[in-house]
Amino acid sequence: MEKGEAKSKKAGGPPPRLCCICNERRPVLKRPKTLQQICRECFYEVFEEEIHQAIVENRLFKSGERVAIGASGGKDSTVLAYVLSELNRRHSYGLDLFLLSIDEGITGYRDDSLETVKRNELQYGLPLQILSYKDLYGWTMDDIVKMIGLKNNCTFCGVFRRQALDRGAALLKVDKLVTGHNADDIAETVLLNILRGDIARLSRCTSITTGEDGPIPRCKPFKYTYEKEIVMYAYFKKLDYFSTECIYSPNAYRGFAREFIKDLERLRPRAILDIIKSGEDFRIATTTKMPEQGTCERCGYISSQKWCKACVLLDGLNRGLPKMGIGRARGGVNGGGDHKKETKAGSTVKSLESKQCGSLDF
Ligand SMILES: Nc1ncnc2c1ncn2[C@@H]1O[C@H](COP(=O)(O)OP(=O)(O)OP(=O)(O)O)[C@@H](O)[C@H]1O
Repeated sequence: MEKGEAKSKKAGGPPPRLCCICNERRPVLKRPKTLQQICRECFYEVFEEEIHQAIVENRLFKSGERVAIGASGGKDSTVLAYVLSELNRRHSYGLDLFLLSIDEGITGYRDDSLETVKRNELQYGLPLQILSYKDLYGWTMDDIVKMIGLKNNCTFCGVFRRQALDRGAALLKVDKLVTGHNADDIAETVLLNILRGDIARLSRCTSITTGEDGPIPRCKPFKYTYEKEIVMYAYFKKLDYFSTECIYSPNAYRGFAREFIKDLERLRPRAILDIIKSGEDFRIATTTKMPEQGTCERCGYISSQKWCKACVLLDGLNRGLPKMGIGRARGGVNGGGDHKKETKAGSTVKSLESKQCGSLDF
């Protein structure tokens, strides 16, 4: 007899409620997405099945593809590595999976989380590739923060990481890169893009696959997965992940949007999915000029400008002028002196590239 049963028999009360999915076992959690009381087994099943459906319905992969999992050692990418390996086996996706980690060079944070990824490599039997900012750019984030302080460091980190992941994916010769961005992250990015009037990013931030015209398509299998459920899944499955926040990430604006979404979720769990839906349904007016995609004249990476953002930031760092590439472009190679700048095609469009901190592009 289970503990709860004994208690209700003694008290003469009603029998304990059963899991509202299987109607057999006792519920152990209230599902954050639907508020259903369910048992652990049914939770695993709905959690994994929804991710499988997102993969199948959106045709994220083809059999035989090589797929890199952006692995930071945090909860999202750890759960992604675990679930994707499971689904790959269970549903015979036929994927060759790899872990790809970028070492930003943040002492006391990334070095520790990389130890977690190294353990995941053995636990899940997935080959791991690590690339560092130091090797790719000659700078660690520790060096950059020493030079520029805490205010704009997330801009450097986000821009460099995006390119580093592409370079790692090319090294591994993968067909796709998947990241652990979840529904909360996407809803938050929709809000931030609206608040910043960044129409170009707003139009692509809800896509489950992006960058199909770039070097490597990126997919977000957790597009509809709630962060709270990822944490619960990792907890119940006792997955080995690293849970410390980045020591250089003040991210006040993003943090505010995050808190706002959490408040909305408390009042109405569907709010997260509805914000994503709203982001998807925004239509860009045909009169809005979009940047034209080309390649960076310096490194060959995709860019709508003469130089890609990473090269502009790196040039600033190397010349001792780290603020050069930050904020709405002013001066420098990409700069136009005011809020407009020259594109390759010669047309002037509002700057759509820069942001204060964090990555609004996935
Ligand atoms: N250093 C890194 N190396 C490889 N992939 C990364 C790295 N940092 C972030 N990513 C990828 O980008 C996703 C979103 O990163 P973000 O920094 O928003 O972290 P997060 O939401 O805390 O995710 P996680 O819990 O996986 O760290 C991660 O889930 C991961 O797939």
